[in-house]
This record gives sequence, C-alpha cells and structure tokens, in this order.
Amino acid sequence: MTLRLGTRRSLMATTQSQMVADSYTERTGRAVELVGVTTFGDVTKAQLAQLGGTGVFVSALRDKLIEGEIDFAVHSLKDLPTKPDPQVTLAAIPARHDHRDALVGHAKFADLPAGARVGTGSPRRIAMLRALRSDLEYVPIRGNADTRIGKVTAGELDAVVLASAGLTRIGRDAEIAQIFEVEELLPAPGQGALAVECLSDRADLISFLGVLDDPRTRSAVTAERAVLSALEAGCSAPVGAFAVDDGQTLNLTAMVVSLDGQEAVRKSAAGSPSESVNLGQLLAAEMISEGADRLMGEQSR
Ligand SMILES: NCc1[nH]cc(CCC(=O)O)c1CC(=O)O
Repeated sequence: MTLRLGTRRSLMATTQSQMVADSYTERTGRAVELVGVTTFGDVTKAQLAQLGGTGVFVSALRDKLIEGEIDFAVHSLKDLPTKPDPQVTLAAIPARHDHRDALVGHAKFADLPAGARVGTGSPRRIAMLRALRSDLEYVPIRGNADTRIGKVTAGELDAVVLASAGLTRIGRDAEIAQIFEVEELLPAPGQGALAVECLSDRADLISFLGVLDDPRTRSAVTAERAVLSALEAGCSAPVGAFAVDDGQTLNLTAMVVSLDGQEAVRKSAAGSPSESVNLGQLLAAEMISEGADRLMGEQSR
C-alpha cells in the first residue's frame, strides 16, 4: 500500500517532502505519494510575527492526519511549536541540512553601504543583525523565499536574509552572497532540520518511519527546542539556539537579543546527548537569571 505524505504546497515544502519520500522508499522499498495541503500560513496576508502563536504552517497538516487523509507529514522543524500535541508523534528527525542563515544580495554584509535596506521577517534576525550593523535599515517582509528574493532582483531591497537550507532546497543557493557563521548570527532552534510526524496511535508506522531518524540531529534540536520552551518563547521571539552532538558530547549555545540589538544574553553549555532536554532547560534557567526574560519583552511572547 502506498503511504500518503502530506505537505505544504510551496516549492520549498514539496521539495523537502519529496526528499523524505525518496529516502523512505530507498530504505524500505515502500511507495510514497505526496498530498498537497494549503495552510493558513500560506494564505494569510498578516505579518507572521503578528499572528500571535506558532504553528500556522503545522496545524493544517495535523488536521489532515487526524482526518485520516494522510499517513504522515513533513514540516520544517523550526516551524513546529515546542508544546507537544499528544495526538501526533515526532516519528523521525532526519539528518540536518545547513543550519546557518544566508544573505542574498549584491554585496557581502560588511560591504553594504550605510542605510542599505535588508529584508527579513524574523525578529531574531533583525535583532542579531542590528547588533552587528545598526547603520542598516531592516525591513520586515514575508512571503515565500521566491517572493523575498524577488524584492532584491526588483531593486526594492539591497539584500534579504534567509535560511541557507531552504535556499538550497529551492535551487537558489547560487544567489547566496554570504553565509553567516553561528558566531555572527545564531540560527533559530531547529533550523535546517525536518520533522516527520504521524498519529500517535499508529505504532507500526512510527516504527517504520524511524528508519529516517538521525539520533545526533534529534539530540541537538531537542536541546535547542528545550531552550525555546523553557524561555517560554515562540518562533517569533529573538531567540537563537544551536547544538552539535559529536556522538559523545552535546554542545549547546543559545542567545536572546533585545529587538534593538543593544543588549544580549549568550551562553553555552555541554553535556551528554542523552540529557538534551535537561541541558536546554539548565541553559535557559541561567539565561533567565542573567536577564533573558526582560530582553525578550512582551511583544515577542
Ligand atoms: N519560517 C519559514 C521557514 N521555515 C523553515 C525555513 C527554512 C528551512 C529550514 O530551516 O529548514 C523557512 C524559511 C527561512 O527561514 O528562510
């Protein structure tokens, strides 16, 4: 029997879903068909940051799981709310792609002239970029990657900042002018990773989909998401977190920046990969004791 994989309809979503489908078929010999689903996040005109909550891209796919129209779903892990939904299980977290943010434009970041207009919809990116260069103008934008890059091509913006992984998935990585290292721009928790979900009562399917899981990616993103959750921050908060599990040790760095880029709390910790949730929670507690709470402000909650 062919498994039905639910996906958002954007090029990025269908490409990453097809990658997961191909990988599953290759490992198990089972056929997978993609089922396109339109989500609220794709149709709304509102600023994503103002939608007041995470998961606008996720809930429509979960609805289709519950309605039995699809067997499993693929999301960008970064878009997944940290609060678990007991009806669905994160059956696999495949090996992560590039975790970093990238600049698309005509010059490298340091070479942009003062006053240049840089587009990004993410308060995290705006705050961290402001900390690097306060002399640029940061313009909130949304829409799919294609639309965002189009604003540079049209001359409306000098550059846009997007996730490197997403640009590669849609075949636009040749337009990257610069990739930001994590020391400059700490990625969003889960950035570059995918989430494979199915209903919690499908024990057989959960175990089949497990062939797609990469344990080192799972421990890393689990720690990153534990920070976000313990800070009680959502996807629109100016919070970055990045972890690497080298098979022995899990190294985690997290950062909160005020929206004006003037103040930041950045901390790192190391621990056992099997204690990923704990490590994230401990780091978040340290950050809160150093004022992270205050920096996030009310609007980003
Ligand atoms: N919020 C939208 C979103 N969700 C995941 C990605 C990129 C791909 C990824 O992180 O896996 C993007 C676009 C972007 O941030 O440029």
